[in-house]
Amino acid sequence: MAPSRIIPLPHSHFAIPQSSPSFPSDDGSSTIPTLNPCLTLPKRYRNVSIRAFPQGEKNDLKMRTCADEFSSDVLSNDTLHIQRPLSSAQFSNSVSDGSRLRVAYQGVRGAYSESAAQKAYPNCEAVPCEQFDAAFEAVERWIVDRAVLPIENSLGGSIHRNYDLLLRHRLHIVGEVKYAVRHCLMANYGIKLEDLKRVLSHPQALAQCENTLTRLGLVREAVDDTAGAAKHVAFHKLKDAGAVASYTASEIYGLNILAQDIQDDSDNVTRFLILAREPIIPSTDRPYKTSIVFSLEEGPGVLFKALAVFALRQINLTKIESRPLRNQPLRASDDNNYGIRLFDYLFYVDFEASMADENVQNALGHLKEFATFLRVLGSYPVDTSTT
Ligand SMILES: O=C(O)C(=O)C[C@]1(C(=O)O)C=C[C@@H](O)C=C1
Repeated sequence: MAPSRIIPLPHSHFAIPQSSPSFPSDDGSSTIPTLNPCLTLPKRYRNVSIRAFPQGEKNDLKMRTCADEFSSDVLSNDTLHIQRPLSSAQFSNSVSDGSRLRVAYQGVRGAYSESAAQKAYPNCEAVPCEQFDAAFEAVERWIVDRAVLPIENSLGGSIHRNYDLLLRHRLHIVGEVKYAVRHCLMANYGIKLEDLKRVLSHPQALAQCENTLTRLGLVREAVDDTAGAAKHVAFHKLKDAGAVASYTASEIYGLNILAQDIQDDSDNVTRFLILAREPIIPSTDRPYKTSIVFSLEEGPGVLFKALAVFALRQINLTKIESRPLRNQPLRASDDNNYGIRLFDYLFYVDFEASMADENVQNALGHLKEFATFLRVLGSYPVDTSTT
């Protein structure tokens, strides 16, 4: 019997507002009659605030709720463009420069995530979100078309929060972007290196500059994003604190660069995932990567067996990450009487092959025979650029 095909099917889970149907047109550029995001955002969502403006003024959606230090973070509510299910051709920058896309990222203007969004879609409208959850939700609620979120860094490792959110939401990975992260230490003009006692930044950025910051003896203070740290230092005219952020952030918030390229390794690369409501249709005409998540029964050699389904077919794994299964993190072991409680895990695996490859279909069919849960998160073109 021919093995059944496993494809990352489009799901029917979208929160399409009843009042705002989409109207696909013949040229494929389906649009929505002016969708007012204020109507579609769930009020329960704590990171997204909604503003109603007096009549005659625009209704503005504000994804960020932190202090309105710089009004440039407020979004305009233009007509949103809704895309048909993506094809890999649409993802290619040579075909589409993303000029019609609204792309959510976490942080404020000048965050590395904004640059990654612009690398993925050079002419997109980058939409700042306060937290990762807000970016996921903005895609699900049709407020934006894509989200570009960090998943791992070559120095700091995995961004676990986004692994967990991938499973909690029903979005699809449609691409990846590798971005070279070059950190600067910055402070207000007139402040010297020896005046600094503390440094603010995203925890990943602080970790990536561990050696320099230790050498300088600075106390680390973690904030939501690197550009947010720069903004805070500038807005409060801090004299004893600097920020670790991008060169772009120093320009936006008017800070002076005290040291450049302070990351522990000059090859500091963050990999971002591009998320969409629909999967792309995978092909085999270029290098692809596929991301899956699965769980397994407890038992000797079960993980070995799971990984063997790829090894047997010469499929190269590029990443494996385990995360606790949050709903049922602990389970009593069946085969001993010592009252031992085991942790249950989800395994996230990336491999270098496309879902369009029969070999991959066979491997996943094989894995399904003993995995207790399996989901394909996406099959997407590899970012082969040299950052
Ligand atoms: O704070 C930012 O500027 C971000 O875009 C976030 C982030 C991350 O989450 O890893 C992205 C890239 C760098 O690795 C440091 C921070």
